[in-house]
Amino acid sequence: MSNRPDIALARSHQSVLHAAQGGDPEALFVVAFWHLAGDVVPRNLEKSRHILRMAVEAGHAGAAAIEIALAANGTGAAADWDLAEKLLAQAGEVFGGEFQEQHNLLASVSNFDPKVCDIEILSSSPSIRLFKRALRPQECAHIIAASSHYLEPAMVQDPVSGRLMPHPIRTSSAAVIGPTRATLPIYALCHRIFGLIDIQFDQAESMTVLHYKPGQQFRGHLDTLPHTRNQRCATALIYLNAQYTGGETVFPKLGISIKGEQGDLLVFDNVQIDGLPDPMSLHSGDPVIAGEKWLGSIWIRQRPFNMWSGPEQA
Ligand SMILES: O=C(O)CCC(=O)C(=O)O
Ligand SMILES: [Fe+2]
Repeated sequence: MSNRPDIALARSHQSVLHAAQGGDPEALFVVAFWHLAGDVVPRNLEKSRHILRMAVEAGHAGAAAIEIALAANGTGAAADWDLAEKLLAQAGEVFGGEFQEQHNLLASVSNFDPKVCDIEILSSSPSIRLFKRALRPQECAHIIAASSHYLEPAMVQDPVSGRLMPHPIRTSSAAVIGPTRATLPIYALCHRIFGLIDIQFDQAESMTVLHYKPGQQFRGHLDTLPHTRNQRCATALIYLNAQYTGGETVFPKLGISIKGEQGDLLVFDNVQIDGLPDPMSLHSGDPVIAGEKWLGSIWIRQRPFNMWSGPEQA
């Protein structure tokens, strides 16, 4: 055995590839992920889908969850909602459990009339609108349950390097529900939200679920980025629960403070008519005093982008 870590790593990659060729479900899953991430092997989204299929057929439930998400968001093949639903139904039959629950939930998520949603206009410039009860309680509960095991300390983007780093401005935990993590009910809810606010699916960054414990907060900030070719022109916030005190979303320059009820959707503009950041959109998530606050947050770009190459390339 060599002591060199690069050689040891290459050998372990070889052994995973070998196991995948032998049909091992976990190895197939890992190799499919390499093709998605594009680090160990060059990125090949089509190939990833193909290997994921083999992993699912070999009995890998995690591969089934990712395959469903990729079918719905159009990774490695054109987005195909009917296929995603069919794959979810199949996974429910084979693996049961969460897939079965998601399949049942999806039926009720699809059965929602957006016209029942009252809209309160809180400000016209910048536009701030509150869509009352845009999501039902069980839909909010699903988003919390599906994201809670991905929670990590929330990061902010360093304005100079562009890298993500922890910062006292933002002390909550956050779970990014990226293209391999979204469940079909979550995507169906995103489609509902984007229909209500009239944007395209691929203008939106991945939903981030924020979790604030007592004392945690998101201090005053703008959601716009300092250097970008595709600005965050608007933000959508979904209040996933209401059993907490404090934690209001506050726009100090407008004298507006919002304590959303469960399922309420707040949508506001971050840019002026000329597309430049609107300083009046400054806002904070005030410290939670008691209980825990759960919030879904979606930053919306000016133009559609490819989720694998990122908004800056659009
Ligand atoms: O927690 C809040 O109410 C605000 C969250 C927020 O500003 C954001 O996600 O950009
Ligand atoms: Fe914000």
